[in-house]
Amino acid sequence: MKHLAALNTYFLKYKWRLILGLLFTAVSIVFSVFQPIMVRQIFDLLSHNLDEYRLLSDTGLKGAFRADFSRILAFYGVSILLFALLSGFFLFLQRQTLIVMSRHIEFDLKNAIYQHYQKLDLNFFKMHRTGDLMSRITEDVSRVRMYVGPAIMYASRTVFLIVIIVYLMLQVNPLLTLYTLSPLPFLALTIYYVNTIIHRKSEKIQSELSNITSIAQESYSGIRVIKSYVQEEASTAHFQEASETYKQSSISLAKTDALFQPVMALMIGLSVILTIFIGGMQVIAGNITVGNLAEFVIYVNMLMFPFLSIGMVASMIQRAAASQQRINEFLQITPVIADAPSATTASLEGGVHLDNVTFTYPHTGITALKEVNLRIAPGQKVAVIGRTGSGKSTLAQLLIRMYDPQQGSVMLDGHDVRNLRLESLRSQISYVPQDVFLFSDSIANNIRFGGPGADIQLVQQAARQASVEKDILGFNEGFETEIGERGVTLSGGQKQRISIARALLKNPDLLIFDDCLSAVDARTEKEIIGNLYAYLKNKTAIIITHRIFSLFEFDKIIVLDEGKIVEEGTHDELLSLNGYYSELYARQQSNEDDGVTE
Ligand SMILES: Nc1ncnc2c1ncn2[C@@H]1O[C@H](COP(=O)(O)OP(=O)(O)OP(=O)(O)O)[C@@H](O)[C@H]1O
Repeated sequence: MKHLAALNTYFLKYKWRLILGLLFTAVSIVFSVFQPIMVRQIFDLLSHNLDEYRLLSDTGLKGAFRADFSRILAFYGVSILLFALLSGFFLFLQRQTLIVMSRHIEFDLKNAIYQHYQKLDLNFFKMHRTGDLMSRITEDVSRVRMYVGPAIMYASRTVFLIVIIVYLMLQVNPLLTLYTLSPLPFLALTIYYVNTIIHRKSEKIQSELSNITSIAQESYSGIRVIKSYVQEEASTAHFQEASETYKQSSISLAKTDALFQPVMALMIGLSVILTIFIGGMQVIAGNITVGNLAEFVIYVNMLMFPFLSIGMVASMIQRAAASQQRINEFLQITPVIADAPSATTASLEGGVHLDNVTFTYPHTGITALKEVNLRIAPGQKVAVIGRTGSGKSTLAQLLIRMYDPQQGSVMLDGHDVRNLRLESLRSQISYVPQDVFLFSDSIANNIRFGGPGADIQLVQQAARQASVEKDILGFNEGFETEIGERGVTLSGGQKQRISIARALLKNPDLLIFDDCLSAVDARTEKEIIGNLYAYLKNKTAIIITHRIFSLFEFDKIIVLDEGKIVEEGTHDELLSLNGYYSELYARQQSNEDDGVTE
């Protein structure tokens, strides 16, 4: 329960809706209890006057009596209808305030979680599965909404109704009240118990359903592999197996569900029978009137739903507390990579200095960089080469401060990156990641991500510089072509070049290209390098690569091996070292002579 306290700020924010909602609930209930009171009056009127009526011998008097009585009945009928309408109207207002409030809180909570996700660092995303992040922002928020909306609504109705009705019942006959109410707590407990079983089964079904969904999703995305390995049957069998489990669980839930209604009807029936039996005895003993008995039967019926809802509300609150606990767990995580209180903004020119940097990935313990020292002057072009896993991408990650090194410091133009505001730092660096990511949007908007609001000429220019313009114009809708699930399928090389165009559009003084030409053919590669040469004229560029770009004159090439800089110098200097670089160069040259490109 203590986890739900986090929601109090929202109740405070929407206090007027909450107060009004509770007020409407009370008014609606007050109007609803007039009905049994009036029914009692009619019954009493009837039973008191029936004997007198029978004794009347004069037909004229009898007729006048009947006419009077009809008028009274009509008055009661209209009054009951009026009170029912008023009660219904306030019930409508109650839902309009409390349920609407819950939708507002749901909206705020979802946005708060999403905003928090945006602030968290990469390490957090590495440690939590996407499905987990998704379920906290969707399913968990929905369960919490059941507490801030329906649970509060039902609970307040229950409390008001029970207080008012029990008070009215006690006024009539305390003993009958006791007997009538005695089965109701059992009813609440049974509902709570059955609800818990239903909930457990529904949870199981939910996770089986998401399993089926991910099996189907994976088989759609991997359809080419499935077909080429002739695994259609195996894939179908796998799906069928998951569907069978889901079917069995659903049948089991249907059985429990089927039991729910009859058990409820039985409990309600028992209460009514008990009321009529004990109430009838009390009428005979002269303790209560026939009207009181009719009034009690209506009270019992009116109390049924509130008692039922005790069980429902209890399990709703329990589920909401568990969900809010999961949400709080994430909301309480503070990002390790965040602006220091003293962080400043600075205009960067592209000077880079790594001073004795050692970095170990926190969740795996892999030391990816060891005592790295590196100086790059503004405007220099530097290549970073090395075997796979040698730490090249990690170097890039530290420059844009996705992680902080455990030892040493990363400095840009003399500023330690930890002292710069993240927004200031990242907005002045273009980083083209190794694993390209494009949004399900138009090509133009994907490029524009590097410069929101840029006009189409600038977008086209960036595409031209990244040698992808011709490809884009080849699509029917050109730059407005949609990409993603329902759009065109781009080749790996096209995706890489669009991602380069995005980085070029940003137009900063420091650019980092992380192995982003790996899927591009040799001719296009030459073209892009030619364009980049002109584009990067006064900019600092760090190009991480597996291949040696002989066309590009680098000011410095560094070779990383197992997280250490093992070679550093110009192309000619490195060739004369006869180390990894010259070996790679020789291998590449002979491949090119054989017509093979790596
Ligand atoms: N996010 C991560 N979490 C944990 N370990 C990582 C992570 N990224 C990389 N590593 C590890 O750090 C080491 C260096 O990886 P890095 O990606 O920097 O190498 P790389 O030289 O860029 O490799 P490649 O050329 O294959 O891209 C590797 O051992 C890798 O397994």
